[in-house]
Parts: sequence; C-alpha cells; structure tokens
Amino acid sequence: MSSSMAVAELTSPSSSYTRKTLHYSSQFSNVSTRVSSSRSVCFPGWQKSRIRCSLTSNEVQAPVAEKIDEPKKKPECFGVFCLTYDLKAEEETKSWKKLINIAVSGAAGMISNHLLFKLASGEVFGPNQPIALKLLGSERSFQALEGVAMELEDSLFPLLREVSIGIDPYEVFQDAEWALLIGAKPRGPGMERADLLDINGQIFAEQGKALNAVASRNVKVLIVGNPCNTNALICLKNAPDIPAKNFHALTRLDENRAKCQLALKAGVFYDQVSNVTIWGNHSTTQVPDFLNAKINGLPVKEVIKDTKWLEEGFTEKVQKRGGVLIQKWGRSSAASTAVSVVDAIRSLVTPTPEGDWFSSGVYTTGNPYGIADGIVFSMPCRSKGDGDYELVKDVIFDDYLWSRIKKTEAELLAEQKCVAHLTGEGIAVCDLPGDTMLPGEM
Ligand SMILES: NC(=O)c1ccc[n+]([C@@H]2O[C@H](COP(=O)([O-])OP(=O)(O)OC[C@H]3O[C@@H](n4cnc5c(N)ncnc54)[C@H](O)[C@@H]3O)[C@@H](O)[C@H]2O)c1
Repeated sequence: MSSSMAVAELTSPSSSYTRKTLHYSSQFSNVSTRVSSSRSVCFPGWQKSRIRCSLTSNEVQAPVAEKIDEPKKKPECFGVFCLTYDLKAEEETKSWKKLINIAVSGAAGMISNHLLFKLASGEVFGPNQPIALKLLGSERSFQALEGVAMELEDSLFPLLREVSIGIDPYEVFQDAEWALLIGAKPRGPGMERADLLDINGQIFAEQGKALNAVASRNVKVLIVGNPCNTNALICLKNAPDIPAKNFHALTRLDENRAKCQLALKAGVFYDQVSNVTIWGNHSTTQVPDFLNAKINGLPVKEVIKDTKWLEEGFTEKVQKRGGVLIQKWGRSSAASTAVSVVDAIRSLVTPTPEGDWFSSGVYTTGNPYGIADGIVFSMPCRSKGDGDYELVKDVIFDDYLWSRIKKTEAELLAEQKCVAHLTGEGIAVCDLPGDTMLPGEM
C-alpha cells in the first residue's frame, strides 16, 4: 500500500483515541504493568511516586517490555495531511527521495516550536527529501499539539507530506527512522537531581521500549530532554534490538557555545573555529576542550595565550551559558537548541569536513580514550554522512583536560548507578557527587 493510501484511510483529527490497555510482561522480573494509552488517563511515569535511592527487588521496574496482542496501528493523521497526495509522481517529476518518518516528542514545547519548521522546510534533510512528522505530546499538551499541527498545515511546506499527532509512543514511533526525543519534565523548585533522573528516566525507559517494539530497526535517536546523557542511556538499555550506537545525547549546543566564546576572545568570526569537543555530561561538569580546538587551523593555545582565561573564564562561561540566558530572558534557550539539533542531525547525514569533527553524547563501549564503558559520554565524532559515526582517534590530553574528564565521568557513573532500576542493572543507589546543575539552571 502506498503511503498516500495509508494516510487517506485514516480518520479526521477530531476522532478521539480509542481506549485500550496494553499488557507488558517483563523479562527481568515477574512484575507485570498495565498502561492505558487513553487520553483520559495519565501518561506513564507522571503518577509514579518518587523512587528512593534503594528499592526492594519487587519495585525494580522491567527495562524491556514486550507488547502482547497489540495490532500495528498508525497514529492519527492531522487535517490536511489526511488528504491523498501522489508522492510517486513527485518522486518522478522532482527527483524527490523516498519519504522518511521523523518522530518528535515534546512536540508542543518551546524547542520543537522552532525545530519542526526547520525540519519541514528542508533545511535539515535537504530540499529533495519529503518527510512525515510524527508528533508525540503528553496528555496535558495534547491541545497545544493540535495547535502546532495547525501551524504546520498553514505553512504549506511542499516537503511535509504527513503529520500525525498522539500521546502513545507505541503508535507515534511506528516505523520512525529518526526519533528526536525532546519532551521531558522540567526540574521544579526544590527538586533534587536524583528526582529529575527518576521522573524523566521513566519517560525515557517507556519510550525506549516503544522504539524497540515499533520503530525502524535502524532508527537514529537523539535525546534532548534532560538529563540527556543518562536519559539516552536509559533509552538505549530499554531498546536492546536497536544498536546502542544509534543513540545520541545532544551536546551540540554546548559545542556551538564554546565556538562562539573562542571566536569572541580571538577576535575572529566563528567559522574560523574548528575541532571543538565537549567531553562528558551535559551538565556543569562538561569539559569544553580548548587543547585540541583550532582557530584558523592553529591550536587555540597558540592564538589565545591567556591560559587562565581558557581554564577558568572560558570553561565556566560555556558551562553556565544556559543559566545566564535564563536570567536575562526568563526562559531557557529554545531557538539555539533547535539550531543545534539541526546541526547534530546534519553532522550525521553529511560527511564531516576533512580534518574536523563534532561532539555528540554516545555510548562509551570500546572507546579509544580509556573512558569508563557503559555510560553515554560526549566525545569527538566523524561521519561519512550515512547516519553512522566513528570516534576520532588523534586527540591529545594533558593533566588539566584529563582531570576534568575524570570529574564528569564520575558524575555520569554516579548517575548510571542512580538509574539502575530503569536499565535492568539491579537496585538503584543514588550517591551523586554534589548536586550539579544542568546548563540551563542557575
Ligand atoms: N540537551 C540540550 O542541549 C538541551 C538544551 C535545552 C533544553 N534541553 C531540555 O529539553 C527539554 C525540553 O525543553 P523545552 O524548552 O522544549 O521544554 P517545554 O517545557 O517547552 O516543552 C516540553 C514539552 O514536552 C512535553 N512532554 C512532557 N513529558 C512528555 C512525554 N512523556 N512525552 C511527550 N511529551 C512530553 C510537555 O508537555 C511540553 O509540551 C527539557 O528537558 C530541557 O531541559 C536540553
């Protein structure tokens, strides 16, 4: 069946969700969970009470759920996107490529409000790449999601061929080839980082299971929702049938911020700055690497001789940039984050310029640097433009850089232990080294 036929068959957006109950069985324990995807019930994770540092074995959640007796179902198409179109004719006359499915969670949020329009315009995947957007919202944001879809309708983007909206990841992630996971709960007043890890971790455990069950086997997953490194770890551990290498945590915004600060200090435009790595966690322990970075092809330290500024001023400025922005503007960075998501995707679908690299939070297994295995750590990557990446080998370390890397590594190892109940690695023990902030917090 052609995609146009499939879309035309679906009902209008006003048709409400059918109530259904999904049954999950655990491969790790005998616990069985019932989750309803009806709009009238809470989203998984929202009603759960806080999980304390240690859990009894009965409380350990099942990382991998298997769906039973669940027929494949498409999410609701939206408005004009339910109408028939002839993609085949477009492919022939305009040399358009085959449609790709892009799932976006938190689609009614601030970052998505910029990102979706960039995706639909062709800015990300190219002017000959038609796309389908599958938008995932939360129960509370469903109406806003309809508003977003209406704005997409009114934008008349030629490349945007399908839009569907929903609140059930098992429906929305169906056949997704890209999953941009942005939706997460913000850290509220008085909330500890451990609480945030647990609350958002549950969302990413659920979404990992859903990707594992229904997404393309080669789906590329970019986790933006914070704390994004450990959310990515939880997500990949819950999706064992999808290569762990396909999961990324967004640290590109931090890289872009670092490039901007180096350019400002050196008095050059930022296109002259290259080879910038963000090492580690997307938190205030992150390490913006000025040792390997270059300005006009020269090592940064040969251009900027002010070592004190590099070690203190520059590093802190990048680590805390998000917080300062919130102070000025009263809300967190959304437009520049969306731009950095575009950069992160484009870095995987276009060949990396000769001699350069980009940063991404990736699974550490078998890394050449000696960073502990089993965490999601931002490192320097190169891509041939095929969606895959290789880690860069020719980087150097000095005592300053390595000691900072060990600090952010320690934080991620502690976070890994803190979410063991969500990754199938046993009983969670939360002993975080200080309550470090996310870059967007003060
Ligand atoms: N990695 C980075 O560089 C970076 C940068 C900026 C922000 N962030 C993070 O991105 C996330 C989103 O930021 P924002 O400014 O768009 O926030 P936002 O509050 O404007 O939007 C989040 C949206 O996600 C929805 N949502 C919540 N839980 C959901 C779920 N389980 N499934 C689907 N949707 C869900 C909410 O209803 C809301 O509409 C936050 O966690 C933020 O900390 C990361």
